[in-house]
Amino acid sequence: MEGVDYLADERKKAQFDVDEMKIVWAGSRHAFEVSDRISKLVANDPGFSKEERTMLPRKELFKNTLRKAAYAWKLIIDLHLSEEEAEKLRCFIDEPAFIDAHWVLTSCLTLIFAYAKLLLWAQRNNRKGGCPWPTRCKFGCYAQTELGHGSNVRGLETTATFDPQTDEFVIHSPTLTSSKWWPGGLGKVSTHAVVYARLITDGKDHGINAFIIQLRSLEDHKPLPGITIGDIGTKFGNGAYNTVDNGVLRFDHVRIPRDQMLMSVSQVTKVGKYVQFDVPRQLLYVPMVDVRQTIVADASTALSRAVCIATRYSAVRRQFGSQNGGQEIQVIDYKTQQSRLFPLLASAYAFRFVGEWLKRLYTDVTQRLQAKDFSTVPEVHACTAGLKSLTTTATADGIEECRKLCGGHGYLCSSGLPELFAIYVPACTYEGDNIVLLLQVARYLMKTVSQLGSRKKPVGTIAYMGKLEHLMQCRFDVEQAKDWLKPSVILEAFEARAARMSVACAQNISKFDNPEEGFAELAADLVEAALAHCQLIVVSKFIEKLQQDIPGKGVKQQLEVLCGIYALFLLHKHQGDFLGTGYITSKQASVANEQLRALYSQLRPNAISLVDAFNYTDHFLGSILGRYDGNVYPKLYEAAWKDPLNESDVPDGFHEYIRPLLKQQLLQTARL
Ligand SMILES: CCCCC/C=C\C/C=C\C/C=C\CC/C=C/C(=O)SCCNC(=O)CCNC(=O)[C@H](O)C(C)(C)COP(=O)(O)OP(=O)(O)OC[C@H]1O[C@@H](n2cnc3c(N)ncnc32)[C@H](O)[C@@H]1OP(=O)(O)O
Ligand SMILES: Cc1cc2nc3c(=O)[nH]c(=O)nc-3n(C[C@H](O)[C@H](O)[C@H](O)COP(=O)(O)OP(=O)(O)OC[C@H]3O[C@@H](n4cnc5c(N)ncnc54)[C@H](O)[C@@H]3O)c2cc1C
Repeated sequence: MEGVDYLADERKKAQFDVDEMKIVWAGSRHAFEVSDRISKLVANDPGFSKEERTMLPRKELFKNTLRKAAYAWKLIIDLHLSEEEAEKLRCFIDEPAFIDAHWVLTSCLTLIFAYAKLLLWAQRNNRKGGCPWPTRCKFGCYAQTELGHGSNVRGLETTATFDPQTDEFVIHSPTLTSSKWWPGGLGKVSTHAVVYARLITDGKDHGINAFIIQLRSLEDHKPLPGITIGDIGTKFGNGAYNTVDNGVLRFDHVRIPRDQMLMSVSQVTKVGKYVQFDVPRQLLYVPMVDVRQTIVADASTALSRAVCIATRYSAVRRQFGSQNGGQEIQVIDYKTQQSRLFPLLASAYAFRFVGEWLKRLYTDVTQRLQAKDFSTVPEVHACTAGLKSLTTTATADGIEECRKLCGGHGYLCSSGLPELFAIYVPACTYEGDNIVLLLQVARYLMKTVSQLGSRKKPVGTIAYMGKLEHLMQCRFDVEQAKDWLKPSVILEAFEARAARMSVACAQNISKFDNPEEGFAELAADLVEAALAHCQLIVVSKFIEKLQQDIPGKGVKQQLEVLCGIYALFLLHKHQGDFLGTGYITSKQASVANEQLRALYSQLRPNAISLVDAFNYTDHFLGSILGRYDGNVYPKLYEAAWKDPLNESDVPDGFHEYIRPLLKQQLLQTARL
């Protein structure tokens, strides 16, 4: 029935102020108000409908995305939206698009600008003259990855050879494997690209540098001479990431002016002299740090959407246990359902807070860079790489778990979960494969351990290594379940585990004559040590959040429950680490699990309100199972009839393929 709130009873159970929790989730009252206003604007505008997205063929799907992008752009101008509002618009339209890159480019919001801004900042500081970056009437993309190389950036093959006769670079793709492959927005839309290529002057290879290159005519949109471009083909899932034109690009001796090299770490002079600036070469990679921190911030949005759908549906869905003709049990009341769902709910909140913290850390680093202080770059690289890996893996796995938590109906596109998964899962790969990134964290950890004896004190997220002597010896010495709720106890457990795993790896590596050989041999252990370090960061940032003044009846208490669930769930899942490193006994691990179960029971009455606090519209959720009013069955039934297959009772192909078979069967039966 329309207008009835099937989840009203659930909402009455809440023991906290939901409106105040909405503000905690959004980050501030202002952020909440902007999100609330823009999400409703999108939800109420039929121009942003997503209903048929999973049923459209690729060409129509892509054209529809172009239409939405143009319409969104018009709204931004007509309504004079601020950058913050435009960014929210991008988020709530909920359709990956070339426009993402376009927005960065033209309004300082989008990907390409994220990449280019640090490079340009350095360039402005190192050379005179105007900036070559196109800021108006152009679309950009980021062309780093090649068919043959993605993770190994140093292995890229595209060349940029300087010709002092003409003061130009000659850009060339020498092999098939050097074709640029994957850049979003490249295939059909971008007019320009930031292209990573090997810089060659006077026959000498200076390694990878970045160049801005025009790809298509601004008149007829055709590729410029010497340039071959196309889309790389359909990707995983219906709708999903197929709204984006990930592309292939080849250069055949294309000439560009010298000032289109982004001279952040080095410069080529008019006479072809290569000059290396007095800045770390890693500055070239810092733009990746920028996008990785955004991906961390976005993880909580994707996970919370899936959790919102699975939680609401788990309260609507009933199975077994009917007594005397009464209702069956809500599946959310099964302890197994709670032990799979509630840690994901807790993770969504945990990722929200660690994302906020990472943004602050990144802002601090960019300010330092402007003052030519490069000291914190390694830490922010390790944090963004590690947290990008942790949050995207957990989110992709979490979305899939939410699909399973919704049983069969979760497999329908109308649940919203298959498409959400298909859109989200490449986050485990783009902006750095998650294992490759954890290995970067491991390198940072091994370096830290090796420097412990020196005068260089570990600071920031690695400060806990400064008390290594204590962490290597301490033992957990409390026995009661409620002791596991003390933040200091949880923190020490995670610190001791992370420190001990890192030290064990360092000791094992030292047994090899060649440390690189040791690192390669122990890579799997190193990845686990890196993960333990990253989990410690997430737990510690959640605990830090709880130390803030959090207004609203019962809000802080709910967050304490969520924090406890996040930490104790991890402890339960990685029990082997905690036991193996000798910090806790098996009895203490079992007591921790007892506490975890108690926390699930505390969370249960608040579950629906905790997902309401995300303040998602039904449009954004895009899920019949996750509807705010819980009116699931009539809407599922209704949606089925909208499938193109149901347009006629007799399907296309009946006369060619089914009827002859039926006839044959009839004949055979007659013969018998
Ligand atoms: C469209 C989005 C809109 C805007 C954004 C909004 C939201 C985001 C949401 C979604 C995103 C949407 C789409 C995604 C689009 C995807 C884009 C891409 O995927 S672009 C391609 C990204 N490619 C990679 O990430 C490649 C991964 N590989 C690497 O990063 C490096 O090569 C690697 C593996 C880290 C290093 O290899 P190695 O050969 O060992 O390195 P070097 O020897 O050259 O250097 C090692 C030293 O450099 C330090 N380092 C490495 N990386 C960084 C860094 N990023 N920052 C700072 N420092 C770095 C490293 O620690 C070593 O230092 P030491 O020598 O040990 O001191
Ligand atoms: C949807 C999507 C959008 C993208 N957008 C862009 C874009 O806009 N611009 C752009 O330039 N690129 C883009 N990419 C490319 C992306 O950045 C790369 O795919 C990514 O960096 C991974 O590199 P790869 O494909 O070479 O993987 P590989 O490195 O080939 O990975 C294959 C396997 O090898 C393993 N592996 C690799 N190296 C190591 C190692 N050293 N140690 C242990 N294991 C290893 C990996 O863990 C993985 O299991 C995009 C990719 C996708 C999927």
